[in-house]
Amino acid sequence: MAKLQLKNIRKEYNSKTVPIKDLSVDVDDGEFLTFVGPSGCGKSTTLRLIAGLEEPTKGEVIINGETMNAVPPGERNVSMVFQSYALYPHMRVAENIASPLKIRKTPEGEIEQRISEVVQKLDLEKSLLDRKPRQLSGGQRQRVAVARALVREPEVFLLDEPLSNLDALLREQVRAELKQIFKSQNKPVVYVTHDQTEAMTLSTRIALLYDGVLQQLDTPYQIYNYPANSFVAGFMGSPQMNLMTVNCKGQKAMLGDFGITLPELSEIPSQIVLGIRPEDVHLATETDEEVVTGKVILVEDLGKEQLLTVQVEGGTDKQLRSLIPADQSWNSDQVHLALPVHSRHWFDVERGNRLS
Ligand SMILES: Nc1ncnc2c1ncn2[C@@H]1O[C@H](COP(=O)(O)OP(=O)(O)OP(=O)(O)O)[C@@H](O)[C@H]1O
Repeated sequence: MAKLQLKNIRKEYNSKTVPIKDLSVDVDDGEFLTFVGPSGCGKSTTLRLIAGLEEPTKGEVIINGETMNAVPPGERNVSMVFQSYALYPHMRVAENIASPLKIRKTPEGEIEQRISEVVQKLDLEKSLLDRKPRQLSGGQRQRVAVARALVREPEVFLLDEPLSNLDALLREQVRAELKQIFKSQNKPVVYVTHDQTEAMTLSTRIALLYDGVLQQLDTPYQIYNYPANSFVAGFMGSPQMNLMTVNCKGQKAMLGDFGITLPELSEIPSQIVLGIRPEDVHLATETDEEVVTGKVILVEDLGKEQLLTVQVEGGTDKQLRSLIPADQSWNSDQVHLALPVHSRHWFDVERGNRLS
C-alpha cells in the first residue's frame, strides 16, 4: 500500500470552478512526484487538499492507510514548503526552524539536537541562526523553510513552487540540493511547479495536469519520449515540439509538398497531427529519405546551438523548427531537413491522443 493515496478526488468551488475533476494518484516512500501543468490547472489545489487546507468535494486523501478527510491540517503529519517561504518575520531563524517542534511540545534538548542535524544537512551557516528572515537572501530563506519542513520529520513532504522566487542560477543550485536532501528522507515528496525543467530533473514520476484532469502519470523519460497526447507533447520539452495538423494521402502525411510515411494504423484518417522535437529535425545528408525542403525565416542563436524556423515548401501554414549545432552552416533560401522515422510522434486530430 502506498504511503499517500489520492482516491477519485474532485474539488468544486462552485458549479463553474472545478479545479480537480477526478484525480487518483499513489505516492510511495522515496518517491518524488511532481504535479506540473499550466497556470490554473489545479496543482496548488491538489497540494492544499493533501495538506488539509481544502476539503475535497468527493474522494479521499489517505496517508498510511488512514483517511484524512476529517483530520485537521495540524494533525496530518505533513510538512509544506511554500513559494513565499512563509517564515515568521519576528522570529530568529533558529526559532523559525524550531517552531513545528515547539508546537508539538518537543523537549528542548531534542529540539537543539534536531536543529543541529538539519543545519548540517542543509549546509546552513551557524551564524545565520540568530538572524531574522529579512536579513537573509532569497536562497537562504528558502533553505530555512526547507529546514523547518525537515525538522518535523513528517510522513509526507509537500512543496509548492519553492524555487519560483529565486533567480535562474540560484534556482539550479537549490534544485540540485533539494534533490539530494529529499532522496535521503525516504518519504513521499509531492512537488508542484509550472516549470517543466524542474519537473524533469527532480522527479521520479511526473503527473501532468491540464484543466483539472490528469493527462499522464509517468517517469520523466516516458513523458518526454512517449507523450500520451499532443498537449503533453507540447508542454514538456524546450524548445517546444513541432506539432502540425497535416492531410493524409494514401500511406503518406503531406507536409507541404512532401510525403511522410504514416505509421501502421488500422484506419487512415483524413488528417493527423505529426509531432517531432526540434532537436530531432536535422540538416539532411544524402542517405536521408523523405527530406523536407524549405526556406529559413528565423534564426535564434542559443550559444551552443541555433534554432532555425523553416517555412516548408508548398505549405504556407507549415513551419518546422530545427535545433542544430551552432557551427553548422546552411543555405537560407533552401534547407533540406530530415525527420527520422523513430523521432516522429503521431496524434489523432480530434482528441490529440497518441496513435503510435
Ligand atoms: N478559493 C478559491 N475559490 C474559487 N476558485 C479558486 C479558489 N482557489 C483556486 N481557485 C481556482 O481553481 C483553479 C485552480 O487553481 P490552482 O491554484 O490550483 O491552480 P495552479 O495550477 O496551482 O495555478 P498557478 O500555477 O497559477 O498557481 C483556478 O481556476 C483558480 O482560479
